[in-house]
Amino acid sequence: MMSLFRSHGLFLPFIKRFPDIKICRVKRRSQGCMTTCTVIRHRWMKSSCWSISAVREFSSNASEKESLDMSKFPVERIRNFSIIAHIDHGKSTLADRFLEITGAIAKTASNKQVLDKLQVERERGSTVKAQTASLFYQHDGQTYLLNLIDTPGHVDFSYEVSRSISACQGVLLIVDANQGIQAQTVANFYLAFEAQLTIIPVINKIDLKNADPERVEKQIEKVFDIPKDECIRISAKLGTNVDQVLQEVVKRIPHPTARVEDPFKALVFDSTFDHYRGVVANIALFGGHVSRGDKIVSAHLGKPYEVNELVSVGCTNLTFDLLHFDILALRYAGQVGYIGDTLYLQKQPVEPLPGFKPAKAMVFAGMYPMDQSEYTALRSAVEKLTLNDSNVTVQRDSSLALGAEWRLGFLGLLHMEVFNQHLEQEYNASVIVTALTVPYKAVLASVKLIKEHGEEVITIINPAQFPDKSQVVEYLEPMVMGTIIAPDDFTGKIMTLCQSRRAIQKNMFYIDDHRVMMKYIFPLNEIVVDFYDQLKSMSSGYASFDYEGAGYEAADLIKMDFLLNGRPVEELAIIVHKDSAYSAGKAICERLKESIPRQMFEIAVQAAIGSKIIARETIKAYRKNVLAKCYGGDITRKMKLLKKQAEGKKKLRRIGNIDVPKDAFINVLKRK
Ligand SMILES: Nc1nc2c(ncn2[C@@H]2O[C@H](COP(=O)(O)OP(=O)(O)OP(=O)(O)O)[C@@H](O)[C@H]2O)c(=O)[nH]1
Repeated sequence: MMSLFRSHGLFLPFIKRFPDIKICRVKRRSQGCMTTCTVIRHRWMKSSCWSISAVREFSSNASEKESLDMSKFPVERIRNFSIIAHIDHGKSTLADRFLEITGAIAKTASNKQVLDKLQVERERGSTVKAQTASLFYQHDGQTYLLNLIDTPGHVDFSYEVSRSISACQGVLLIVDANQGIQAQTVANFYLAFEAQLTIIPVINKIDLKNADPERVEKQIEKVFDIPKDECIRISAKLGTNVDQVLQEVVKRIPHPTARVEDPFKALVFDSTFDHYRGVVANIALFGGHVSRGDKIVSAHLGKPYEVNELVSVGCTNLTFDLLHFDILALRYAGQVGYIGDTLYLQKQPVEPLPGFKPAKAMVFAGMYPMDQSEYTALRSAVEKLTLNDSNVTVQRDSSLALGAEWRLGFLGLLHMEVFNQHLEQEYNASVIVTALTVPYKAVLASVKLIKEHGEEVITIINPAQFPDKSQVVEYLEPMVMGTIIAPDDFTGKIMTLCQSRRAIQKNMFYIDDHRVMMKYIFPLNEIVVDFYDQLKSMSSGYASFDYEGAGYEAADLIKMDFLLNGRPVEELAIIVHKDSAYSAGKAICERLKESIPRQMFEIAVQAAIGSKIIARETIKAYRKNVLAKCYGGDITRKMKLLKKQAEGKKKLRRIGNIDVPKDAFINVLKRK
């Protein structure tokens, strides 16, 4: 492998960010022929390389193994579509069947949610990141190119859905034949409807004993105004009628209108970080084509870059993962490949595409290493992970008590948990996550503070920066419009739950004879941690919930501190509504008492507002002697027990001389 530094304009922003990368050119064997591509090597990349150029890859079925020149593929025979649905209604399973039918993967019993490739996805059994695949499909004697995007179903990832559909002309709206329309079905339908896409309703799981496709068709007609004869009944699991879905995709979804003769115009709609390939941005072409050596411009930065290499990679059956549209490598927030950015040829400027509204973080939490000596490793892990997940916002922060940390913004609690899981599993990083907060606002009264901040209204994402009441005109809290769908047996219980969360009902109607859809305005803080869990458990799993931002409203907020033996614990500080302060303080003290292991001395757990203590619990002294039951002299057994105890300690955060389990900071916020 020949390696040489090249200070190419395209790479400069990235090189600045990661000074220890090298750019090299390598020869790469692909489908038996050697192609040269430019790669970046980084000292943390163990093997292989990543192409950093406009790379064209697409899958091929058995009959079309050779690379194709996409600029010659007739646009009339291309279909771009997303699969959208409520969580677990069968999107990924349907994608498996599509991959099999088109020969992209061999048909085997082990094909289960093949597009869910991330470890967290496989462990949780749900999609957290939209995935793309390109398939060749024979219809009426002609080959069609079907570009599909499998999207996540959970509300925290709905931003992935809206970005994905911006690259499509149609969607398959999957609805479970047993569960019927659920809250995310409604939310996803409106995303596609507002984008004016063709919507094909697909009723899945008709093989289930309790399937009632007729009822679901009626719901679809009533709620979405789609005639029921447009619905396709399938079983993605058994493959029933799946081919019919592909035929309808070809017939009903219009082809893209992009023309090869037009100036090159592309929207960066997603990006991923791959340990071997590096950063890959997915672009949707809105016109023209791009070639090696072309000078392209990122509308976001207004800077020209050269497309270094254009590589056509003939694909084997197993490499369907990157096979979608044209793929242009390199992305770092604010750099080329910035999601929502438009790329065009320098010699043919075009109007930038509208792009995307930035994802709005719903919850913020501080994150810092268990041990400050691990800070550099954690920084590198966080940087790589945010390349894969542009929905996470990152701000550096530091505090006297915690040292260097980050304030990370997430789209919800699940999003945050998934991010942490990635950190622990892929980067072996052990972190403490502080109590989370929603983005509150304060209208400042103090002229001094306004000058300091340069604005009158500030957003507070860290309780430590909560301004005192004497310095503000008012505090504002974020609100959301929540949609709940549930069988009417549970209406009363759900209403009581919503009232206890300071919610105001806006609407309620029947979507069929037994199911109600309710709309409530909630303070975001009331639903973000544990509302969904409570709703699910009180409705025996039948209720579903989705929400979207609904602006800000004035609120009486206060900052509450928690003290262990008189010492404030910064990780635990929260901002709460005045009306719930006492009950929240009491409940959190009780939960802290349960989650902090008893130690050799007594611990006072207190909740305080300013200098006033509003709740207190006491953890009695205790010493756990792990060797107590270990009679005799079996030294190996003793060593094992002591090692286990030491490992357990790694999960503890030492505050003063008190050990607190590292997950306590989030868990104590969950109401029972
Ligand atoms: N009986 C039956 N089960 C199905 C069918 N399709 C999917 N499933 C099952 O439903 C569960 C969820 O399927 P997925 O394909 O992961 O659903 P999804 O919509 O991609 O889920 P998320 O990515 O989490 O939103 C899995 O256990 C599937 O095996 C079907 O046609 N019949």
